[in-house]
Amino acid sequence: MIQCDNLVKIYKIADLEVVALQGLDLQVAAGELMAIIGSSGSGKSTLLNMLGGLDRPSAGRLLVDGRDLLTMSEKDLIRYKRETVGFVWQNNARNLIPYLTALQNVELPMLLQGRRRRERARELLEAVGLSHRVNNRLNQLSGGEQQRVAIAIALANSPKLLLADEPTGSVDTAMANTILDLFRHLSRSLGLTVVIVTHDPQLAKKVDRVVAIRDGKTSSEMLRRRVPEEGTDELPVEEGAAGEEESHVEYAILDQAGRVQIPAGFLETTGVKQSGKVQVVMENGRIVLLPPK
Ligand SMILES: Nc1ncnc2c1ncn2[C@@H]1O[C@H](COP(=O)(O)OP(=O)(O)OP(=O)(O)O)[C@@H](O)[C@H]1O
Repeated sequence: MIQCDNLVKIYKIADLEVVALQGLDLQVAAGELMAIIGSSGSGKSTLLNMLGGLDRPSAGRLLVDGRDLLTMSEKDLIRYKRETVGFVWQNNARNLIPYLTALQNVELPMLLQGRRRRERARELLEAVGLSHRVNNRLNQLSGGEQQRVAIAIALANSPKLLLADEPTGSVDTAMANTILDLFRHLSRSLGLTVVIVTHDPQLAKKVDRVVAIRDGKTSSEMLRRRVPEEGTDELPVEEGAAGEEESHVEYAILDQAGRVQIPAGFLETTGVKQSGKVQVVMENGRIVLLPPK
């Protein structure tokens, strides 16, 4: 669904250049539910903006659903944003109208596009588990329920790709779990590809794959050890920090030039950081890194 090769984004402000993405590689399969984590300024939102067609990459390759976002015409880009992607932001609920009902809030964007779709709005609210709340005004709904209304709106154009930037940033843990379960359900039932940007490593561990970004490049990847059984939306591991810790295996990313980013903590403890070099040797079929002699 998503293929990023050597993606670069440079922002220019007056004479200053900020390299927000420095040759990022990422592949996401159709129907995958994955999270992107990274510290502040690592390039997460920049990547999401590129994927959503809100901004153009400076160089590299970016294909989404077979379409090239670097070379696409303005007209096609508008159509791409309208038809292929849906967005959920942290404070999406702020864009909703408090004195309208949940149903009216979902209907409104469709009406603005010249479509009158009450039944579709009902279906969407049902899909996000809010059929019992359709006629409640927005200000009668909890923060998490409001966020679910926002997710229903994001699904109105039947997108293939749902992009969520800190979607659980302003709700409590229980509601964050509910929203994540909803994403999982939507990805399984509709075959929707979901990319979630988050600061929260605990939240990230609840998805099948977590990609970490450091300095505008993918640095490591965590994969769930076991996939949930077919037909269930249940997680294979018990809730709780220890179980979640064991549920993922971490991989460093090997880029096309053969470079690997070694986790910062490893470098500190082995004392190789000061020397600035390592010896790379093969030992019994393993690649071993050693401090210089
Ligand atoms: N429109 C812009 N103009 C100039 N620089 C920008 C712009 N957007 C982002 N940047 C810079 O690009 C880098 C990456 O920013 P980005 O917002 O993608 O990081 P992030 O990982 O999403 O951070 P956060 O978690 O704080 O949202 C930062 O150095 C940021 O200052």
